[in-house]
Amino acid sequence: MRHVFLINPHAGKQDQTARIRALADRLAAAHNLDCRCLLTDRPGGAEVLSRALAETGEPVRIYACGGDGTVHEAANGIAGFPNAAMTVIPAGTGNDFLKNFGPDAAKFSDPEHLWDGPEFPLDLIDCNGRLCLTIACSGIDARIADTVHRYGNVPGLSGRGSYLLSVAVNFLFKPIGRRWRVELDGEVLEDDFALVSMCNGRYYGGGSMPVPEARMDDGVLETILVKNVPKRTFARLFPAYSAGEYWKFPHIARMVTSRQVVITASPGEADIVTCLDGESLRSREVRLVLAEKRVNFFGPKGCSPNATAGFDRKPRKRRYSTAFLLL
Ligand SMILES: Nc1ncnc2c1ncn2[C@@H]1O[C@H](COP(=O)(O)OP(=O)(O)OP(=O)(O)O)[C@@H](O)[C@H]1O
Repeated sequence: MRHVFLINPHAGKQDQTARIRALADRLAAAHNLDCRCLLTDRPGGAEVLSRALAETGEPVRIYACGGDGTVHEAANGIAGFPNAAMTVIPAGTGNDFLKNFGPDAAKFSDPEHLWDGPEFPLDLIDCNGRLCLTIACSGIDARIADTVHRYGNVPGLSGRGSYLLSVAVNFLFKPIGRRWRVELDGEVLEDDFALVSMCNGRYYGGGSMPVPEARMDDGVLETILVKNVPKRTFARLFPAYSAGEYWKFPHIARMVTSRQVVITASPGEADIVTCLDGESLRSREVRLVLAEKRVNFFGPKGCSPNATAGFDRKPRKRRYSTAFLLL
């Protein structure tokens, strides 16, 4: 078994390559393991490297060392390969994916807890052929995340500064709603939407948790649809949305468990911006389906990706509330 540490030197606030190399060396020496470190050399590099490792057919354990973007790339690289499994050593800015593991998230920082940890499959979201581990969101939240990334390269602008600038550009100076056709299995909706987020995991955007009952291995994807509302209303309701209290505003938000969701931009409408684990995608049509148990994951003994999952507040097969339909 090979243990490969894929390090993104551009993740997080400072390069953690030296720290991770030291962890890998210590692990190899302590347990006589075949450990090696590979550095990503460009965006998308973790996907290329992890796929190449999986394609050898040899058993391999991959440690994605970075943030959610690096985890996303590694998952896309090894998905569907039975000989490959992945885990995460957090070295990014947000590392929202690991929040799904609750208090055990802290153990992922030390590979001593990981190298012989149990392996289990996770579901993924297939979005136009790209795979997403946690949340695939389209709409205002995705546009803000997309511009945060772009302003992140502006010299002299801090992380907080780029976030505030992005909110200003997308929220204050542009309409939040977009005219979309949304197909939920057979049901078709044509409306102005603020956002449509499909959840496999529970966290994004630095800790927002739109659907607490989303579990990463239950073969069910929860999708929350939020209609366009006046900006003041959106700002007032956003804290409840982020806390998973979508059920508090049934006249605006609806949660469904459709197996397939297709979002199509209406004629004249801009391309849809979709954010997959923090990585952006632009398209006229977004097709979201379950990729069941597609990636092998390993973690500390006893850990669960559903550690912080909440109970079902609403029946899973719930259709539109009457209030929503009347809007
Ligand atoms: N060698 C490289 N040069 C430039 N960019 C890279 C390189 N390797 C990876 N990347 C890109 O760095 C980006 C950021 O990585 P990542 O998301 O892992 O860290 P982060 O943004 O700090 O953390 P988080 O997403 O958890 O907030 C990814 O989009 C990835 O494609």
